[in-house]
Amino acid sequence: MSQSIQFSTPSHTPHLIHLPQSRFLQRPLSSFSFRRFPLTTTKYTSIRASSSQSPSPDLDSSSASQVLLSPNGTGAVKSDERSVVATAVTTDTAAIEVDSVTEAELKENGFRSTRRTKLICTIGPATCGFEQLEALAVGGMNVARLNMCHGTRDWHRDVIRSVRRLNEEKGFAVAIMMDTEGSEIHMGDLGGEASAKAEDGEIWTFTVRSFDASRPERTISVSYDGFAEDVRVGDELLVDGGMVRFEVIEKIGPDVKCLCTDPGLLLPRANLTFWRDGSLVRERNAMLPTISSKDWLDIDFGIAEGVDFIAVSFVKSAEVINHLKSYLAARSRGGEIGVIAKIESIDSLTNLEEIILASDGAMVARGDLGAQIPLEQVPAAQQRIVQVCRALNKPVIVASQLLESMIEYPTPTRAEVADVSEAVRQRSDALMLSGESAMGQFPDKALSVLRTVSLRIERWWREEKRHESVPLQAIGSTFSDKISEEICNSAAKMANNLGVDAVFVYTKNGHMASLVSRCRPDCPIFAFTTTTSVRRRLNLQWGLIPFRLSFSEDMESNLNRTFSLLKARGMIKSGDLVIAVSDMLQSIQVMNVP
Ligand SMILES: Nc1ncnc2c1ncn2[C@@H]1O[C@H](COP(=O)(O)OP(=O)(O)OP(=O)(O)O)[C@@H](O)[C@H]1O
Ligand SMILES: CC(=O)C(=O)O
Ligand SMILES: [K+]
Ligand SMILES: [Mg+2]
Repeated sequence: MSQSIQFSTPSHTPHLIHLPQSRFLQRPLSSFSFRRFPLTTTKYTSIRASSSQSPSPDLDSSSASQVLLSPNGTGAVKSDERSVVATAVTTDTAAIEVDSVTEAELKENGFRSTRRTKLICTIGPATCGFEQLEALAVGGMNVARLNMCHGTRDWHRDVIRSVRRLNEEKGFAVAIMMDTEGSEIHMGDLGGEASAKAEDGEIWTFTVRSFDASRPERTISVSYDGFAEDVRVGDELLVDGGMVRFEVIEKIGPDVKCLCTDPGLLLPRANLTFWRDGSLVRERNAMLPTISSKDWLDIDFGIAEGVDFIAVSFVKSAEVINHLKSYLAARSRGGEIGVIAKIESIDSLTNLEEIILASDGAMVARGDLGAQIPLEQVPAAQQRIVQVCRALNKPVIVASQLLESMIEYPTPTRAEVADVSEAVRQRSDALMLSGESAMGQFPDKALSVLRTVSLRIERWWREEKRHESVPLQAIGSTFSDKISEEICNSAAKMANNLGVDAVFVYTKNGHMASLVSRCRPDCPIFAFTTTTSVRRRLNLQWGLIPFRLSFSEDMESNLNRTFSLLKARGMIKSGDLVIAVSDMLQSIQVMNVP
């Protein structure tokens, strides 16, 4: 049984249906109509693959006939076109690539219960080894974050290459996100020490001098040359947004003497803010570039190493995002690196909509945000950022201190579980671990808490049948985009109303998949895309299970091939109800897997 809705002319000239989108869309609005195919009609008979269709340039037919099986037989598949060992599992000539963990999950639990919320792990000394990275990937890491505040480029290169190797050898699609240092004020690296304890009543020296040899006792270097000039006696100095507090008591040339008023642990390169009369001193920020000269070198490094996302710290306006995006467009092979705006300053909240509109996604960077606005305002800011991202169809990450206590303890606090639940309930695309995975004692356990809490809250949501009721604002600017958006909104609504098992979306650049994800349907979204880089980028978005698959303009053959490949791998079965959409054909098809 299959039914479909297609956008076509009322006269339904068959060849029009498979015209390339651009030509198809030159027709005036009035000439389009919804067309419902009768139940008995074989809907595909009117659709033929155009003889001029050409496969995507990255499709390599020799590799396309190969599917790798993982050592444990659960079918991890290769994600690199150059991989060698291969075992054909079907007689079909096309490969399908999906990671072994997703595959095992689909087989064991059925696709209704797959996790929708994506998980990001900051990689640090606790997790930089190949086996540690593999454990995170097996535990559900979708994106690995590298914070350029720490470590050398060689260190980061090793991690990036390990993740790439993991993807190639084990079939994962873990994306890499490079996070810029930015030029906000932070402390130096403590001369190699892991931390330093500041006690109540102690006098510490903060200085713009740097040290050649070891760090003098109770002395901290500060990254910002104007520091000693800008602070005033009586200012409050906050380390990491208030984890440790000092009061400025004396200025002597480049040195600033401070009295510790809230004791605590000073961590290398911790962020510093200073407050005067109860308000954050912001004037200095205007003088600092969002992307420093060191950041530009890191960005060049990221381009050379092929990172998937660059997260920009302390964004103040859309201008810097546009600037970086045009730089990337000129340097990297056209739009292959997504730019994520980190919302962690007062300016970024002021200019929120324009920043998010310019970016490919946003991060609620609650660590620094909580040092710039009163803590009690952070939850409202989080909710607003998540909503704006959803409205503008940009993936959103909730970050920092989700499971902070798990840096030291093997179980989270109840309050932390509630915080994670709230971010999942808000339906943010991704949750991020920071110190928990970078330098904590229980990185795998922390990831497992994110995974189980996400799954539980998502299931609760479905059991309550709390379909999205908030209408999504229209965002498409071109007619083509508007049609895609309507198709995806309708497909998601139908998926919920009919209780289908999955939405299939065939997408070359990922846009159509993101439009389906935006609707947060109750079922998982199988996103088929032709390139490994798009597949990795889709791994950041809510509900998407990204597969790499070579496909054509001919939806009938795409569907048939997908069904046989997935059935052969035990990932779907006859009778499963599926809705399919694609960015090649303006249609919604509903069918049972034959
Ligand atoms: N590459 C690394 N090498 C060493 N330590 C790291 C590394 N990455 C993170 N860490 C440690 O983990 C802690 C938390 O890391 P994270 O990158 O999340 O910091 P953050 O302050 O939340 O981020 P940001 O600096 O972007 O505001 C850091 O303070 C640092 O001690
Ligand atoms: C992640 C980050 O940069 C922050 O929370 O400040
Ligand atoms: K950073
Ligand atoms: Mg930050």
